[in-house]
Amino acid sequence: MSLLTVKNLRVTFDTEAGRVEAVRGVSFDLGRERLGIVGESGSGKTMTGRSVLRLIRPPGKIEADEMTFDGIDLMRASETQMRALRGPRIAMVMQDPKYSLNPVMKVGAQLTEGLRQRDRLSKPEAYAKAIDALNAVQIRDPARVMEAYPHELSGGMGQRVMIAMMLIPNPDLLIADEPTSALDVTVQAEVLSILDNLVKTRGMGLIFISHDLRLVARFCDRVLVMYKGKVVEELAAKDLMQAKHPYTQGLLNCLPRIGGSRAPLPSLDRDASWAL
Ligand SMILES: Nc1ncnc2c1ncn2[C@@H]1O[C@H](COP(=O)(O)OP(=O)(O)OP(=O)(O)O)[C@@H](O)[C@H]1O
Repeated sequence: MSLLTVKNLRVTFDTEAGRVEAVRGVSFDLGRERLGIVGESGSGKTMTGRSVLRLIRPPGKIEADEMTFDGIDLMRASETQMRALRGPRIAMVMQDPKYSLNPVMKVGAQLTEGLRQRDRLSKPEAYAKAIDALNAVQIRDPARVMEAYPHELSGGMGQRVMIAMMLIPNPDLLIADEPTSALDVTVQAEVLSILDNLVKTRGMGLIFISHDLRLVARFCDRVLVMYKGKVVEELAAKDLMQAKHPYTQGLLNCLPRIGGSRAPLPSLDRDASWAL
């Protein structure tokens, strides 16, 4: 059974300069698998991810023929129901831990807060669970990290703490929006393999939003390629590097090559018909 069904999702912004159609009829189904969303900047990837959580600020407006998560109609759910889903059942990891971690609260206090309040665990129980979560994201010295403030952590460490925090309530779906682009390549690979492992061992669904076609080809099962608010191609991640659609080929041609020439990256060819 599919975990998430999205049919004909549209996100529009009515601005003084006119109507912006950020997402124009996106449909997909997600099981307990890893779905990548790729596309240029502004193609609507982030808006698609945020729509699932109904986290689009006004004047943005979400419409869909259907948006169902585990049998729950997300379009009709009340704000109270949505709040109960966000975090415990559908978690979102953002690019920069700065926006998810509280700068004036020690990591340990942030990790245990929900466990104490929502799950009503005792202090030692919550502490033990938080330590387990830090271990799960391969933080070697969890007791020390619990005592740290977010600014005392490196970028990679901050990302891991954020992922640990998102995973404590055991969500069914994780939406990761460019989760590693602020990190260097080695740390990126480490963070991704942690995510990958968690998806496999916990049977979560993952929506992985990224500019990086190589990463998506490696870490996902299926890929949606977006252009100007539409899905122009949906394919198995293993076929991404040999994609036939000219837009996807254009994105592939823009990938910097290791040891390649320093010639400027080619600009993308665009065909008006892809956006129709
Ligand atoms: N508040 C807003 N008012 C008007 N248009 C907006 C607003 N927020 C986003 N948009 C438009 O929505 C479109 C899609 O944006 P989105 O952030 O989803 O793209 P993206 O593919 O995630 O890009 P990036 O890779 O740069 O994050 C953009 O064209 C943007 O201009």
